[in-house]
Amino acid sequence: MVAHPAQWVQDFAKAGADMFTFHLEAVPPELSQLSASEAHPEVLKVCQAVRAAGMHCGIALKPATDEALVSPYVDAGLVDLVLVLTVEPGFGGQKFMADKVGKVQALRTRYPHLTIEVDGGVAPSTIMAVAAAGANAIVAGSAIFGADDPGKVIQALRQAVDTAAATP
Ligand SMILES: O=C(CO)[C@H](O)[C@H](O)COP(=O)(O)O
Repeated sequence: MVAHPAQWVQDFAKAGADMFTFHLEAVPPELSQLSASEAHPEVLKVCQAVRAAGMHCGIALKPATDEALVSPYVDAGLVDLVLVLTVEPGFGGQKFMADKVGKVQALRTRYPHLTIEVDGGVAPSTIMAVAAAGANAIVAGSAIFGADDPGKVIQALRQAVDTAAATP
């Protein structure tokens, strides 16, 4: 996570990034100033700057942040991806927070075509819950880099997501 994401948009675009995902909590307004029904101008500005720089726009949410707070920006068509953190951001190897899977489910129900990414503690033992809830992009660190056969783990994670997506 970086503070004040707006100041990095141009640098990332110039460096060739095609996706810029920022933490909602890192944009200057306090979380308490954000609403699920009305877009906050500072967050809007970041989304618009990302798009104007030619990148896809993602919004990441810490575990305690209400997923409904992304709605004004998703509904405005400014967001390509929502990233649901299932650990506190900062470092790998933490325990998966199973109680955050409901946030994924709520987003998928409201947004059938949105890319919903999950990051934190995702492994073969936790992927089924994540995939069944509707996540279609996965970040996995220690489960892959700590595996004897990383390719096999990646394959298992992919397969769980593909199977869940194909299940009505
Ligand atoms: O730093 C992170 C989140 O801020 C890592 O991306 C995340 O925790 C993935 O690592 P792991 O799969 O080991 O949980």
